[in-house]
Amino acid sequence: NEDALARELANIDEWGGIDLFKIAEISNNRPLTCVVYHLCQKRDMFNKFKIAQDKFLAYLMTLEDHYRNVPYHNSVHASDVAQSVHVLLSSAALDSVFTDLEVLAALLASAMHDVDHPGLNNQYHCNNSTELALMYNDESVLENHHLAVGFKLMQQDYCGVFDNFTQKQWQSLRKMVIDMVLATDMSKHMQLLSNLKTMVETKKVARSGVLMLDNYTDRIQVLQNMVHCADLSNPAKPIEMYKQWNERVMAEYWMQGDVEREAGIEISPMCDRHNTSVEKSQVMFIDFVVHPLLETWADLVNPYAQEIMESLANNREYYANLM
Ligand SMILES: CC(=O)CCCOc1nc(Oc2ccc3c(c2)CO[B-]3(O)O)c(Cl)cc1C#N
Ligand SMILES: [Mg+2]
Ligand SMILES: [Zn+2]
Repeated sequence: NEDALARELANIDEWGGIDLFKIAEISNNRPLTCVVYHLCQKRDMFNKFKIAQDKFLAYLMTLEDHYRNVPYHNSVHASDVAQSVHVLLSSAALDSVFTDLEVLAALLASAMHDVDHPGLNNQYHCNNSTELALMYNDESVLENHHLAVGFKLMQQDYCGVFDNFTQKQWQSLRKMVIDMVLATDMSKHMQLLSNLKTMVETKKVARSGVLMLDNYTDRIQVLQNMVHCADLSNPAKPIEMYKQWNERVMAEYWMQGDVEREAGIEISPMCDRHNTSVEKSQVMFIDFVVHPLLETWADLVNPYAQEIMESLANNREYYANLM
């Protein structure tokens, strides 16, 4: 099924161009390894950074093994975020804006951004002072954990992916990955969005039409928002895929609600299977969170995200009509 896989990966450069669920099936549940390895090959990362391909493959497989079999936050979601970041990075407005190291950092951040997600959100961990909440003092609990696991796995010598990196390269890559994954914490959403809006208002565009980002703060803010957009991009994908993502996330939220109900504690928003309107939740999530974010991103890379906005509008109508 190598060529079946190759066929499925053919449209990897297009938004919604590949079906990650099908790739999961034909890859024996290794969508993350397949997608990220293929993207790094396509972007010639192994040559650019003298990365041992066998070690990179071993790292990706170990990373994928540490994603749990929860309905939504499994490795299919991570592979979807990686592919979405790949497409957003390829926007003409960002042509040769980012260095190879920044691109590698964005792909790596996407790959590890939810690793070992327990299917219980930050609110649950903080409300119950779980081991993780105690470990991270209620601050971006899951996101700190995803990073710790993602980097810990690299220490194993057979996963020594960045052995050929200079200390400077390694420290830069590590800092960018940390900054991007921590920015996927929804409690940072409003801050991230307001930074992005400010960037749009003050954006400097070269004559060629590409964005000019001349300091780390601006560069990392665009990368953080890119990964965040990819993380929240389900409602802007082809409707059949969006519906599947929605079923999965609701299954995961309702499992959390069941745990909370059993424990006699307050059921988190959208987690009560006996009292959630799936359609209403999605319309509100789109109107209050996803649309404002993607619309601002579209302004930043204007006019190169119109298709994403159209897809989002159509999908919003689909659920609004079912309310
Ligand atoms: C069908 C969908 O669109 C599902 C996207 C996730 O659905 C939500 N996600 C929300 O917040 C997070 C967004 C990203 C992530 C997490 C939580 C934890 O890990 B993650 O990085 O994947 C909130 Cl607040 C609401 C919804 C809704 N509906
Ligand atoms: Mg997350
Ligand atoms: Zn995620």
